[in-house]
Amino acid sequence: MSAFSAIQSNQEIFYVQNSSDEEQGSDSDNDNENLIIPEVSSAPPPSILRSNSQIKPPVFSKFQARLNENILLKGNIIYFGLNYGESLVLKGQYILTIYSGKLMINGVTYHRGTAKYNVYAPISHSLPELLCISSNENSGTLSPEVVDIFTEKFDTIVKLENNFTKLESIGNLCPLFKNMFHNNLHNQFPKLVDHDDDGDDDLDLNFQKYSFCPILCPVYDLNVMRPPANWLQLSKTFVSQNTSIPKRVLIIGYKNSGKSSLLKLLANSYLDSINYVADEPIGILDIDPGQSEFSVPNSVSYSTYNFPLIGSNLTGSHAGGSCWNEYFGFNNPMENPDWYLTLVAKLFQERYEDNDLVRQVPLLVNMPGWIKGYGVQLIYKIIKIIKPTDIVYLKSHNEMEYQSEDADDEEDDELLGLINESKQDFFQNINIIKSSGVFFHHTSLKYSSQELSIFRVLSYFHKIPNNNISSSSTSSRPNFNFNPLLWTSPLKISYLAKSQTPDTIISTISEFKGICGVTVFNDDELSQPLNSTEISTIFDCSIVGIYAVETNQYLNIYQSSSVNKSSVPETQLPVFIPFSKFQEEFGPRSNTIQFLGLGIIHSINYKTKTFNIYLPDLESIKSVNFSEYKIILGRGRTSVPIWELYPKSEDNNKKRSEKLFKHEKVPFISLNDKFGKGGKILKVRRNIIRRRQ
Ligand SMILES: Nc1ncnc2c1ncn2[C@@H]1O[C@H](COP(=O)(O)OP(=O)(O)OP(=O)(O)O)[C@@H](O)[C@H]1O
Repeated sequence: MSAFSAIQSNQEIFYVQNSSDEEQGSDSDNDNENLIIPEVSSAPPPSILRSNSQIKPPVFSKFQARLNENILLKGNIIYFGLNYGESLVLKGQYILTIYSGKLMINGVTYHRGTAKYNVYAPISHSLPELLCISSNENSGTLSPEVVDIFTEKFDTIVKLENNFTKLESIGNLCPLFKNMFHNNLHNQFPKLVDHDDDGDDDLDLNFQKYSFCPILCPVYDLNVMRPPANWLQLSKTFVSQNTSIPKRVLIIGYKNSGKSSLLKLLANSYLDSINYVADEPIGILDIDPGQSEFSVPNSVSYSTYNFPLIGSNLTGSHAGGSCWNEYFGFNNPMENPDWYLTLVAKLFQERYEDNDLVRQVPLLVNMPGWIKGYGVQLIYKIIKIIKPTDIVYLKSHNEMEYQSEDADDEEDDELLGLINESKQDFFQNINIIKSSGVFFHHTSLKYSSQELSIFRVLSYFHKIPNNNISSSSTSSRPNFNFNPLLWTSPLKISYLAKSQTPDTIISTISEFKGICGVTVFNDDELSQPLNSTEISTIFDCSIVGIYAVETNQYLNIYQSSSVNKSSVPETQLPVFIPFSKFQEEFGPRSNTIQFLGLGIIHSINYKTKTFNIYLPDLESIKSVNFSEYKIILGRGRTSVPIWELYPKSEDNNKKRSEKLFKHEKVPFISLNDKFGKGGKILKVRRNIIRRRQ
């Protein structure tokens, strides 16, 4: 039974502690033990288990590799000649061009042409399969180099180019991910040997100098992407329906039920159906703050895409449009449902609904995987905000059960009952589609959701800003640098101290370009005002959201009594803005606040009144008009991965790390006499007071 009383459309939402749905929404890796059978077009996806006892089929390319016959090497490029029914499953990063013929990738057909697709295929997710589906389209002109060397005729020729983004070296910083992308440091390479007629080994190809690698022999611990047949049917319906109102599709389902994968299939099918027109993108509203493929960590986002998303979008690496984020600060809406809904509404209305042009773009919405108990009430509220035309419910349990009309699943009843109720309450004609989801037993996924969150944080802070992202048909290529942040000095940014009186502040504020205040999300259990030790405990070594707020609004807050309380004698402290005040001022539909990105606070220097801070996106902060906007920082619960704080010393970097530790220049960590393995003797000073603890 739900922990919540039935909700009225105008009722405030509240969350009941320790209710049964807590587990569902939380990031715990305690996934359901039931294993689900998805519907598939041909063979079942090898990765999806029917029962605990069933052995998973292996993953491999349906391709008999023969060097210089159907594989051609040209420097950084490998050409593969495929015949009808053959397929390539590759891991790593590559730039794909279809040289001749056509391919089906994750349920969408791609034709030969000059388009270059950046594919990111980490082993954390099911690998895309490049399937040759043409048998007679090879009539195009081939370049002489290919004609000369490929003596045989192939239905499809694909060109794969290296794409070393440095993501492959993330293992240098965090060993957890050392095999996530194909790399020449940690991977073992399949050897491909070309035999002469006399049996001598002539050439061998071990993929060491490539950023990708085909899976040529059966592998049991990887997964391959195979959209179920009803997803393909759904995507056909999605692109074929010519309605006057653009579609707004909400995708609902449990964690790991395939929501993002289905969303990408629908997006790619749509873009394919309109032939990738640059000014006709598709809109993606990703409102899952925990497991987002499209947003900044612990944020919700609206982005537009006009180029296909093949493989993972773990790092927001696919481009071809724009992206706006709102930082929520937690991985689950349950932490502050009202604030979460405020951010969703703000994002949706400002970026989509209020813009006459954008509103004509079809919208796909990736929902949080919290669909039990209170999560259902939240869905009801989101339906009210977004007014979807369609809701796809990815059911991840017994597939046969939900195909029957009288499925007596209580949870379904609760969810679908409320969705139906919302149709009447909001006078909305919503098409509800039940579809099969996938379900992976957590042991068959390479990384837990917590580990993937760590990956997202690291890749966010180590991405080299690309200020020239184009929206052309070629997606932009991100670049990363996984040296520990601690190896470079943080920026020193002044802050406005509490010593300013409301009168003096008005005269000085317009000139001030530093940080004008800090807030802690969900701070209601912090004793206020805070002293310097408490401020350091909360902010040292923490990830913060950076906001630009309108100067007038800032002054309103500053002058309010709650901010100005200065019973603590430490007047050198930064201005502290209670979160209730922050929410009140920057609540629904407030366009007086803008989220600029995330930063990591290294430390606070109270003498010089400065924050030492790492800012990956300095440009967006520099572009602020400081006479009209002031900067404030918000602390949620996105945490700095331990590997950032205690960088691993390896090879030539060893000396550098040792020196750092020797001189006790490592902040945040209390060290015992010796360094130990496994970080046991490290004590990280990272303890924000948790709500309800
Ligand atoms: N049709 C499919 N065939 C094989 N693997 C799939 C399929 N759909 C999804 N997967 C894999 O299942 C896992 C979960 O998929 P996905 O991330 O799309 O689910 P989700 O519901 O969006 O998850 P979350 O709630 O955590 O965001 C991923 O590893 C993905 O690659």
